[in-house]
Amino acid sequence: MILELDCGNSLIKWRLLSAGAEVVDTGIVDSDDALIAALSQPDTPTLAACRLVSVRSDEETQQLKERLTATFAIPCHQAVPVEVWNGVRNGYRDHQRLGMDRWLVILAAVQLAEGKACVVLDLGTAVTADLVDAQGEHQGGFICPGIPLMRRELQTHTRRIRYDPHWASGERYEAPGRTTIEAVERGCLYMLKGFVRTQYELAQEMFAEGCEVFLTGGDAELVKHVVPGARIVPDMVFAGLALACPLENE
Ligand SMILES: Nc1ncnc2c1ncn2[C@@H]1O[C@H](COP(=O)(O)OP(=O)(O)OP(=O)(O)O)[C@@H](O)[C@H]1O
Ligand SMILES: CC(C)(CO)[C@@H](O)C(=O)NCCC(=O)O
Ligand SMILES: [K+]
Repeated sequence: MILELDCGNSLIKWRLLSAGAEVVDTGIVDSDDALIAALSQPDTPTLAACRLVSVRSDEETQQLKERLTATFAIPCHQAVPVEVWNGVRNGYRDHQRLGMDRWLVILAAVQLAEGKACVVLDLGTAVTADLVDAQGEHQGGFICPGIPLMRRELQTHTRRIRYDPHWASGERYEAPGRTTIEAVERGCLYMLKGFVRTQYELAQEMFAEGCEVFLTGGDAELVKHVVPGARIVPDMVFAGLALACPLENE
């Protein structure tokens, strides 16, 4: 089995792949301890290798890799920044500064776009947009807060916006809110939709010959109607990880 990890700022997403690259198990954990525990269950198949992407600090990532190697006796391959991969060029002035999760969704998007320009939006805790032309030149991108961060900022910096976000998860209607929870949740959703619409408009301006729009991340479903023809691709980070980090026994 190959263990795949997407180490985000708040959570670690993991998957187990069979030799035939079939996903046999997945999970989401909030700490290294919880990850080790989840993978130490009696029914967990034997691990052969790990590949991972991390946007955490080098120290934190190194620590996790060492722990996995020590616990399961497996090599850990980490996706590292490169300036060019298979004709796709990182557009950052310093390519090492581009978040690795962004780079991986860019690689996955270019592959799916099959020669067309593309914009890929990853809607999670933070939201990122990246634009790539038909020649595979990454034009750069944008970062803004996602719904969880917008909600938290409002709660942190006001005195009278107080509610348990737990109760907000079902609140996705678009009529003007008549309670605080409705007003905030619907307002944040409009922010997200507005961002996505603006990215689409920008991509149309930049890529007159047409472009593909890809949506991924936990909140992709919420904005899919904003862009006609947008393709929701779950697990784009993992798709890119497989491209950037092929393993011998695959
Ligand atoms: N089952 C789920 N678990 C967690 N979040 C979910 C789920 N379904 C939808 N979401 C939404 O997805 C968003 C988080 O998306 P995602 O998991 O892509 O985050 P991320 O940015 O990768 O996280 P990290 O901060 O760990 O990098 C949240 O806004 C949450 O509302
Ligand atoms: C923007 C996030 C937090 C999204 O996960 C991540 O890609 C990151 O930490 N990026 C580094 C900064 C940058 O991409 O410019
Ligand atoms: K992410």
